[in-house]
Amino acid sequence: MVSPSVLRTRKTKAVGIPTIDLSLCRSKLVKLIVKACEEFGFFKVTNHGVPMEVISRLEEEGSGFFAKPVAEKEKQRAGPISPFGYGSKNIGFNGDLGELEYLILQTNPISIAERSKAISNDPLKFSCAVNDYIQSVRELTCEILDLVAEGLGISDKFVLSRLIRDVQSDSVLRLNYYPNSAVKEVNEWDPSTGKFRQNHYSKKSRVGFGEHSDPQILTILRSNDVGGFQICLHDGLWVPVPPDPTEFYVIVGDALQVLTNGRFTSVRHRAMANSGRARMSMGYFGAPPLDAWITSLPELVSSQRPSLYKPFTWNEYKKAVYSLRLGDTRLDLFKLHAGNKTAS
Ligand SMILES: C=C1C[C@]23C[C@@]1(O)CC[C@H]2[C@@]12CC[C@H](O)[C@@](C)(C(=O)O1)[C@H]2[C@@H]3C(=O)O
Ligand SMILES: O=C(O)CCC(=O)C(=O)O
Ligand SMILES: [Fe+2]
Repeated sequence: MVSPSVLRTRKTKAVGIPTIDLSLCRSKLVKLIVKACEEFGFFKVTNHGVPMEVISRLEEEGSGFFAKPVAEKEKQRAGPISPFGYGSKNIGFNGDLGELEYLILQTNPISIAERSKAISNDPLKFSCAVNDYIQSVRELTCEILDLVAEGLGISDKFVLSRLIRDVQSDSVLRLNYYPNSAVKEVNEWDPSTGKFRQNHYSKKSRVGFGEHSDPQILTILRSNDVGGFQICLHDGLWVPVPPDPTEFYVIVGDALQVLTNGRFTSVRHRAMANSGRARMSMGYFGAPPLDAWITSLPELVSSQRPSLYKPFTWNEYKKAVYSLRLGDTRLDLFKLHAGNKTAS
């Protein structure tokens, strides 16, 4: 029997991922960012302003946590009704599985202080590393969202970043750990060359984190130097994204797709776990407060381009997200066109 985490056939394709240098002049930046969000829903940023020291401290704390005995980590288990805390293999509440361990944290400092007591032997060090990272990456998220608003000609330039800066923001920090998948290497004699040849057996395409789009506004993703992350192009082909531990990848989420009335599309992506080395990623998922309304920005709605989605609160959307499977296209529930299902 094939395990649900083993992928069968789909092909991958090499494509240049847009890379945007945030030190460029603003007029160039806004155009490049809008273009990347429209064409890919995804791009890499350089000169992002997040100090390497801040990234390294979180990486060290994350590695320390995942290196703990399972019994220790299990004390932080997520669920059954809350997604926060430690998880292994089970993703969400509806039967999705992946070859990973993870830690999901709320981003408010009170919750982090509370969690850190149980997560680390040095809670202050852990919470400082997490808070500093969140603060820095939140700034980056807000800067990108301000550039997006400007590039789209939105009159209120801070309308997007305000949702993330709100003290009630429902943003999340997630650390993912994909253990080294055991690949058997066998040296076999090759009579045609008269040399030993290294053969790799059981090298299956193991899915670490299955195909999905992120529900939030914007995700800022960083990983160690181990590959595995892939994005899906509109033609359905998967593009492997080279790892770059010093830079960040930016992912358009479902909420930004709605806010831009479909001008940006939330990119589908996944993480494979077949590189033969352990991979760790950290994702900051920028989200609005639970009671915030998610609806197309008025400047992006016209008689030629009517609103594609019915308005909903972030809380309503989250409920839909958690009632569905990882790979489901949840925004379909909120489409406004005749003939389409709408959420009750
Ligand atoms: C199966 C699920 C896990 C997830 C919630 C969901 O029902 C569908 C979306 C998943 C996702 C993807 C992005 C983030 O990693 C995440 C925290 C989120 O907000 O949506 C996860 C959810 C999760 O793992 O709890
Ligand atoms: O680990 C990764 O690189 C991606 C994980 C991801 O897509 C997520 O946590 O939503
Ligand atoms: Fe994701």
